[in-house]
Amino acid sequence: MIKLEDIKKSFQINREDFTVLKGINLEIHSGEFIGILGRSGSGKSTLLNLIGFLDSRFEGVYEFDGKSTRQYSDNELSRIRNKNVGFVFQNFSLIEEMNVKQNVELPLMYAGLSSKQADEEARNSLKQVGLEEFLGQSVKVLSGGQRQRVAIARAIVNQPRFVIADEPTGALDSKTSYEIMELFKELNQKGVTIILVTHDESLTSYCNRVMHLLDGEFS
Ligand SMILES: Nc1ncnc2c1ncn2[C@@H]1O[C@H](COP(=O)(O)OP(=O)(O)OP(=O)(O)O)[C@@H](O)[C@H]1O
Repeated sequence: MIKLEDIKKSFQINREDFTVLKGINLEIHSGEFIGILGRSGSGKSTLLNLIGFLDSRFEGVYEFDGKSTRQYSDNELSRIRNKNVGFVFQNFSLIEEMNVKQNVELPLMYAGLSSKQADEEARNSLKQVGLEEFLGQSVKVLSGGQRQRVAIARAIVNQPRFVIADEPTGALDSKTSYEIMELFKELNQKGVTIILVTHDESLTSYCNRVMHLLDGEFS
């Protein structure tokens, strides 16, 4: 599904090139639960932005389903992202002014679904994360674990090909972290490909494969 070949990415800092990714080769197959581990600053977020079609300025080749992403315009890449990728972040990134269902419906609105279809899909997605009772609840009153469940429901509502989870348990206590990881495990068993990024070694037991990123390279 995903094939990265000799990916390099640099940033200019004070007119000097600073290389963050130094030739990444990675293949991710449908159905995998892959872990990318690395210390702060090793390039994890930079790599995720690229895999999630958020950043197309890099050297090397990114093939998605056998086609180089270079052939797509920015608009096409946005559409591919909306259809194929779900994002889950450490800080949940929910919209505080919206209730639970509205947050989950957001990607469907971008995808152009009718409100009736969106309502149906959001309910289905919230059921999968065990929050069907919380539909009309303001997200402001939810616990960290519940917030992350809403974020996961939002990430899977489009039935994406893969979910990128960037330190999804970083802001949660150990019991809640366990529950969230069990939820990812369940989703993976239903066929959702998971790309987990973390610096927490203990989460690697959930992964079928673990890659270690060190200073922009897999070690
Ligand atoms: N837009 C940018 N401009 C300049 N430098 C950047 C930019 N984004 C990232 N960097 C640098 O690239 C390096 C890797 O950053 P990245 O965020 O990918 O690391 P990370 O492994 O995700 O770290 P963390 O775990 O702290 O999020 C860091 O040194 C960072 O300062």
